[in-house]
Amino acid sequence: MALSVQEIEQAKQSFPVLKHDNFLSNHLTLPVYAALYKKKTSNGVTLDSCIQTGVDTPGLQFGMVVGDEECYTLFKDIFYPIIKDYHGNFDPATESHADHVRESVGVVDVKPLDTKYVKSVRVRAGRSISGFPFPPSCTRAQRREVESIIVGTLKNLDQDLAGSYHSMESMEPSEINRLTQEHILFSNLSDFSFRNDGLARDWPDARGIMMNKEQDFFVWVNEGDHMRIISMQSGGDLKTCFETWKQGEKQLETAMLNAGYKFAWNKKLGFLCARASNIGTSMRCSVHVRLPNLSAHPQFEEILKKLGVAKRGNHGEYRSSTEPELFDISNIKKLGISEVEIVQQVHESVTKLIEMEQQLEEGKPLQF
Ligand SMILES: Nc1ncnc2c1ncn2[C@@H]1O[C@H](COP(=O)(O)OP(=O)(O)OP(=O)(O)O)[C@@H](O)[C@H]1O
Repeated sequence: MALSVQEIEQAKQSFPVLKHDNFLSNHLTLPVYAALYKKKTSNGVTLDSCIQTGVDTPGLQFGMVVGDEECYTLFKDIFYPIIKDYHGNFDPATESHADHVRESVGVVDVKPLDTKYVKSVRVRAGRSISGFPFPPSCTRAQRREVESIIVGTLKNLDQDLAGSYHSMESMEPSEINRLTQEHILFSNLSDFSFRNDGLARDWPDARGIMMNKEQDFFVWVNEGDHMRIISMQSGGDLKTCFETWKQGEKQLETAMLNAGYKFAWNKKLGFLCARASNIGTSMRCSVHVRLPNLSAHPQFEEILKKLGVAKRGNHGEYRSSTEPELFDISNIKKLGISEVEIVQQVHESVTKLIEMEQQLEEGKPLQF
């Protein structure tokens, strides 16, 4: 229904000053804001609570978080164009993630990557428990309830995947530091006071990690999402890494269903998480790879863009790199693509990056 001039004028009084360059600033117009700013999800989440981080924080790509699963439909006039911008032109207005994907996840058929260049591989995906607000919007009681539900389901993992759960409060600072340095544990989000996204509230209450004995399968609880399911190993065997992830995810989904809960998912957007970059498969498949020559080449950024992959430093998104020649290369697109396609795309991209690194090592001109 079209809004009256008076309603638009009223909304103008609350319209934010969009001073930072991000997807929110590109897409939030006064008419869109006016149509949405008075709405609330059944958990009480408002548009303003989702966008405040992009209004206040410089340097964000999206400029929005997601308070709960209903936000994706109630505020779709702002989320859909942003999702389209990020996920390789997948248009949620006309397409469905489920049409592209996920019947028993499938099998990846890739050879191990060359360990002269590749140090380690990792596959992770976020999962939310349907019905509970996501970490940017949950109450303390909800956060604690989510932790307790997840800890209950972890007991159902098979022997090689099962491990002990460590709440952040039960861990010594030195242990936290060691596990973070070893890429096993998440960073302390309260260190990043610039974020304004609500994720670090009450830190470290009701956050923790489950680690199996082999230290190749982990579940993060209440960091960026209710759960992050992670498989990680040294070397270049992406196939085994993915298989481990797949088994763990399946077992946890079954345990969740048996306990009377389900993962937040819909046909159109797949798995729903607290960031719109992280929906669909919600999978980030990353390879730590050494590229000393290629990374110094003026076309490095262009090559990554063409391959559809992103680079991070060796300590992830928010921490500075300690090995400047070691990169975390991962898929950008997570929606409208299957888990298997993601692993294959990252494998293919890293293989090409290694070939280019070798060309430069041998003093040949770069071909891509
Ligand atoms: N292939 C890999 N090998 C070893 N460690 C990895 C690999 N990929 C990522 N990591 C580590 O995982 C940790 C978490 O990374 P980071 O926070 O960047 O990403 P994430 O967990 O995928 O979540 P998000 O995308 O929401 O930031 C970091 O310590 C990072 O270095």
